[in-house]
Amino acid sequence: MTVEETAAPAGAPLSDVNRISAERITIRFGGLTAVDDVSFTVPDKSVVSLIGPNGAGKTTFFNVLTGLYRPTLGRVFLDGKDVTALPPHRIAQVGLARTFQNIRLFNLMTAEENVMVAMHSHMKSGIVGTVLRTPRQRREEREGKEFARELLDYVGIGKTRDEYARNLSYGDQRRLEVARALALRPKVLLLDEPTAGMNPQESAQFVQFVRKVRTDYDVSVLLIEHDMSVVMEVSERITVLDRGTKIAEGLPQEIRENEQVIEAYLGKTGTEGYGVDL
Ligand SMILES: Nc1ncnc2c1ncn2[C@@H]1O[C@H](COP(=O)(O)OP(=O)(O)OP(=O)(O)O)[C@@H](O)[C@H]1O
Repeated sequence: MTVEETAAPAGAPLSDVNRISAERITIRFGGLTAVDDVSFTVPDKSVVSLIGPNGAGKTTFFNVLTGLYRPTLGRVFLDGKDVTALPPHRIAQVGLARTFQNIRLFNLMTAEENVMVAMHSHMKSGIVGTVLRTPRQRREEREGKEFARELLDYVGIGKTRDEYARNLSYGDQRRLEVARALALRPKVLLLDEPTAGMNPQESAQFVQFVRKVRTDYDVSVLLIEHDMSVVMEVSERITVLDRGTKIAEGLPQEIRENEQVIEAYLGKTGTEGYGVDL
């Protein structure tokens, strides 16, 4: 199966089926409204991005989707199931896996062990099976190891599977994070600033990689990303937050030309040239 066969052509309508549906989310921290009445969807097999200037509320919104924060108002559905009140590990089990802005790996475990740890929440044999080493548990472990190796090969770091995570290069650690997220067999993959620290060539490769992952592992991808060239290239839909509110949503070309979006970026100081990159 090639990417071209399954990726939606530019401008093609996205699926009506939503993997994530966040309805009228508001989050207040004391007197500050960090996210104000934002609704948002991630359609099946789509690549969508959430962007906005510093302090717009992106991370806060991400934290609601992943269960780290409970919204003051509103609800989050994952595959139609209300997950608003679930803790992060339960939401991960339902089908939402993420990577982190600051890489979070188990540094003193090997690459392979990092992936296998992620799988354990999905294994069925439970504590009794683990202690007694039942046939079912042994089979699950063997299959888990095979899948971990497949994923490490897939993200291109199969040769480093026995290295400690902390000894991997920065780029390989980012790949390992993706492998670990895929180990959960997610329906939605959330990538938080995945190209941070990459050079332009690596970022361009990353765009191809995201498309391939979407197709090969049948996931929807949600990105928070500061690199506008990546956002414009990879996204099928972009949602823009500014000071907690949704100010625009649409195709990359629409977002690029949206006056309110341009104003939100250009109107800020210290936003490292977002405006000119739009
Ligand atoms: N736990 C918290 N307690 C209080 N205020 C918070 C908390 N988390 C975020 N905020 C505030 O909410 C607002 C939105 O912050 P958030 O980090 O979500 O923005 P962002 O769009 O992710 O910004 P950046 O691009 O800089 O990461 C900011 O004013 C921030 O200071």
